[in-house]
Amino acid sequence: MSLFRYCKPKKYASRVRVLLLNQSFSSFGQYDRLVSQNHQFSPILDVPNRPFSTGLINLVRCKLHSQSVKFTGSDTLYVKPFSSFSESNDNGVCNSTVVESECDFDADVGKSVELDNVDEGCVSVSGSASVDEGDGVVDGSVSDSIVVELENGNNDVGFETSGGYMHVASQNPVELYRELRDAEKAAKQTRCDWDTMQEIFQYFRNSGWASNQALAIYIGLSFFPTAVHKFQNFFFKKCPADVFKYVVSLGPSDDAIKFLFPIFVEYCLEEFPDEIKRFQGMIKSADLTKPHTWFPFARAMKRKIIYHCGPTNSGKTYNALQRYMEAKKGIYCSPLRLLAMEVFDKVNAHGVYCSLHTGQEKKYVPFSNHIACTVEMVSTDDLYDVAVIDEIQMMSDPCRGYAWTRALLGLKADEIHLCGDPSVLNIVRNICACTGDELHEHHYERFKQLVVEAKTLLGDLKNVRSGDCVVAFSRREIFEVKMAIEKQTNHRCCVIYGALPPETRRQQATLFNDQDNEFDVLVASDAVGMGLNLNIRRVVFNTLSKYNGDKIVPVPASQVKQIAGRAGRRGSRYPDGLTTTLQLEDLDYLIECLRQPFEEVKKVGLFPFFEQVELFAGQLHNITFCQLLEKFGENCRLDGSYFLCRHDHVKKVANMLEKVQGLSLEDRFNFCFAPVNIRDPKAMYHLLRFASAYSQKVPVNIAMGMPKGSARNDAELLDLETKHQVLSMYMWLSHHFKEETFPYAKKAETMATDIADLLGQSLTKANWKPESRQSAQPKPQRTEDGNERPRSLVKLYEKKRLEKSLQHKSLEKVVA
Ligand SMILES: Nc1ncnc2c1ncn2[C@@H]1O[C@H](COP(=O)(O)OP(=O)(O)OP(=O)(O)O)[C@@H](O)[C@H]1O
Repeated sequence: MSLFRYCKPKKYASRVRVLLLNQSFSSFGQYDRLVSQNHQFSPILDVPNRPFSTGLINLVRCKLHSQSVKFTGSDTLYVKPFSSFSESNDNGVCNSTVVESECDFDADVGKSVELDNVDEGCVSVSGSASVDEGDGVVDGSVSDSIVVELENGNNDVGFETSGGYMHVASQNPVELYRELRDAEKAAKQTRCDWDTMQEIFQYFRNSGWASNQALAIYIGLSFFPTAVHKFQNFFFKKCPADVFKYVVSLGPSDDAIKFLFPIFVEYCLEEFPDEIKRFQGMIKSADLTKPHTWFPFARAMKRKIIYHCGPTNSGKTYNALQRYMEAKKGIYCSPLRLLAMEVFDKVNAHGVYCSLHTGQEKKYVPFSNHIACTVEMVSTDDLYDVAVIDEIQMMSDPCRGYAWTRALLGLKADEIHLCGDPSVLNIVRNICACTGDELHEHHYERFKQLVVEAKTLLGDLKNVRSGDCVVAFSRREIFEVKMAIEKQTNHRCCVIYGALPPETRRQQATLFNDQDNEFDVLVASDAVGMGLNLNIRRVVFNTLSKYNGDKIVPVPASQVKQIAGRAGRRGSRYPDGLTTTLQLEDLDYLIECLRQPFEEVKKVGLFPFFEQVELFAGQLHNITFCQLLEKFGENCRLDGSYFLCRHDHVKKVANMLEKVQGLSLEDRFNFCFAPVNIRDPKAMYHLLRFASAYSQKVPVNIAMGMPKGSARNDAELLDLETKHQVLSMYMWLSHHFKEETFPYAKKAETMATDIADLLGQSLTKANWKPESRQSAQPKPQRTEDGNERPRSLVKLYEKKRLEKSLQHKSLEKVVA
């Protein structure tokens, strides 16, 4: 059975006769464009622009090219998959036998196609082929040979012959290649032609189309320029005068590349079999397509997926947790350690025995059938009745998204409850269609609408009220705001930001929620957006821009919504939520963000398992782990709904650990995923020390003194933060390596708890100027009240609005 796709418009074709010789095309469906708009026939069919594929490319070559849009008489159109290349033999080795049959095409190889100029505008088929006139698909069952004729009576179409070299265009590239290969030496060329040819090869080397298509014969991107260079040398050494002239006549153009490409393919198949074999192996081992097939046991189950879809504070998690607690055996997958701890406490308090499993701790509660874990720690081996995956929209997180994807695809649970906003609803629908799971959607609205206070704080922190949460996006800003509020008002501030241990964040949240103390204002970073039960009356954005590691950018709308949504909580002291900004000028942006619908996510994250990386590593030798990850990133194949999660952080650690000898690949992989702040040199130093001791096979020491008391200044506070992170890292490593290699995990846990306490104590009395861990960070602007805040968004936002309104006006004019 062969499928011939002949794309419209047929009116340009005069007649195409396809002779198929008892063979099948391996990927004929790739024929995308037989007749281009500009040229009646493109010399070689364009293969559709697809992301990486290693399916064979089929080519149709004919004598026509851009300058000669007419054809006359009968000519031959070659339809062929890359001649001598068939996908692979049983051993996965590519077969590069050159064909020997009369017309140079045999069963797996080529087809000879004839073009005739006839004047009738119809399609006729002989043999057993059938024709679908609608989309030009000709489907033929092939026994010995079939002749398919496509005719069109457009008499404008002709074929121009010029000079003595035009016959080259229609020559079979396999023959042409052999001719070149067997030639003694090249014909003499003029300087001018020579220069043009150099330019053509330069164009070839830089052609994205060619390098992309070369992947189909397993010529990798990194090897492609070398291959072209060698091909150029070969071509210059062997090329006969007519071929040279013909290529020169095409100039540095796509037509020239498309003419040369099949010859290049033949050359590569013969010259670089080892390179091709190596790259083919590499590609196969970096295949991340069809991730749902990685979990056959989950696929064997009939799972019921319930998507609790809605904004924050709408009761999604509450309902999912009700089912979880009713189940005989359940797992709750949390985005944060903190939230896993909250659920662990809550569920146990309800009398349902529940254990806790995070990267840093395993708390087993006797007789428990329930588990609360962080999403990275989820087991896809155990069987559950009910699973809850919280904040499912984090599947699209650029760094951690893979953990949610893995949990959704791999969890072996009869019922899986997903809680999140609607941004990934469509992609979950698609995934369920792939996995065969039954999807139920439950849509939610906020219990009470969030109200925007138009008055704002008018730029004055004196207008802060009890129950306010002032949101700032850097540690420095948080402490400055806290200082300013405590100086200018009678309020005392609790503080929450990402670098604080979960225990300290919880302690600060409790202090804030408790009415019987003076701590009635919270100053927090975006870390407040998830996980904590807080009694917030009003969320005030100190600013709506943040430093993204590179520059200051507006806070994304989805994040603004998530944070603002923390105001007002059912059953709390403030059931009605308010939100506003410090500066009047930021208000429009806030309103705009809250108005925006959730943006639909098109791709979700994936990351290979260690076994996949190991398989890939088997294809490469003498490269560092960091290079290995880079290569994997370059060569992995993904389906359209997935992206490879960013792993810059992992690569940075991998680079640092390069000097540590004696670590296995698996050890490196594990060390690289340890939770470490890569911008904190002290924390990085400790990780290096742990890895070195581990590699020497000695028990790894904590080797870090306990601080004497709470912090007296910001440097001491930073030191406490770092110490806690290092201990947390030690605990993480103790759970990811053999117990005896990190024998002081208990001690680390005790120390970490003590430091979290000290941090809590330090924060309640902190009234010092913050220091920066990073000197490279740009200095924010200083405002009149002495409180530093990043550049306001207003100018940027106003400019955008102005541009929009101008565009709108000019549109109105056009319409008028
Ligand atoms: N049916 C209910 N009865 C009592 N309290 C409820 C009910 N539904 C929700 N709540 C309470 O309302 C608050 C918000 O609910 P929940 O945390 O489930 O919302 P959510 O939509 O998951 O929001 P977020 O994404 O912010 O977690 C919680 O304190 C929860 O205990």
